[in-house]
Amino acid sequence: MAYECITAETRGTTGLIRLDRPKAMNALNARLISELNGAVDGFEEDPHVRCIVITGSEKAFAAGADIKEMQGKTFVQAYREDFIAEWERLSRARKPVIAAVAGYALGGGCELAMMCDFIIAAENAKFGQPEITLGIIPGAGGTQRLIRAIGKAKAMDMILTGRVMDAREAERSGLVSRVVPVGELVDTALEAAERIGDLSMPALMMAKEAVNSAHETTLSEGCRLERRLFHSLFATEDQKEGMKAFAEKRTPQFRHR
Ligand SMILES: CC(C)(O)CC(=O)SCCNC(=O)CCNC(=O)[C@H](O)C(C)(C)COP(=O)(O)OP(=O)(O)OC[C@H]1O[C@@H](n2cnc3c(N)ncnc32)[C@H](O)[C@@H]1OP(=O)(O)O
Repeated sequence: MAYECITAETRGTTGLIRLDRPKAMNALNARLISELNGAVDGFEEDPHVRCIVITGSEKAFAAGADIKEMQGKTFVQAYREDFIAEWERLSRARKPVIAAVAGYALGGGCELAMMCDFIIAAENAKFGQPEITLGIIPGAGGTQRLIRAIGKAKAMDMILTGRVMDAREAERSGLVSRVVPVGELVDTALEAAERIGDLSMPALMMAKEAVNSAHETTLSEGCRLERRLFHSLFATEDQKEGMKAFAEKRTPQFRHR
């Protein structure tokens, strides 16, 4: 497929998606979101891909929704087309997804990064939900995911003031898992993805399902789901191989079944 606003390629067992609208700081227009969703669909269906990495440029992961594209929308248009609903595709990915963020991740850019399973940030990364400065509020999950990631005090501070958080503050706050030099960002994310790719796909998918359920359910229901998923992994060849390999002091050869 020919893309205009992203590039997508396979590196080993990783599907690498790069947001690519350099003149507009990777602002997220309808075309980019549709291409991103198509690439995610393709990697989800590809049995050779076991992890997805999403990145942008050194200047910007994404500076949010394309303000010029959305500025003329009326309420009725936004409501009838359920504007932004299609952005949520990424949050339904069943394979692991890593966001590799350098530069600006603002508004929808920050929201997109938070839909990923974890965020690796470059030292120059800047996160923020500046929608309030435009007379709107976050619309792609920012009010819900930011509070879960960094707690109410900081989430309110960022959403009500529109201030930007640098990479170190984001790491201290729990928004990002690690911070690396800009030049090492993509390789670090690809290394993490390849490491994930060597592991058992059913176990990875169930781990993701169990962790994500923590945000959707009670502690006892979440623990029950976790236990059932844990039990079901004893039906996989990979569990037998993983434990046999441990006992035989060798590296397991998972077959993802
Ligand atoms: C998804 C929702 C519902 O939650 C809503 C949103 O996401 S709303 C959008 C939230 N994002 C923002 O408000 C950030 C807007 N951008 C900026 O504040 C700045 O551009 C910057 C801080 C990211 C970078 O500043 P600077 O280095 O000074 O570069 P600029 O000259 O401002 O930008 C270069 C070029 O990119 C265009 N641009 C940047 N961001 C957007 C955007 N979000 N939408 C459309 N276009 C954007 C900017 O207009 C410049 O282009 P030209 O005007 O020079 O052609």
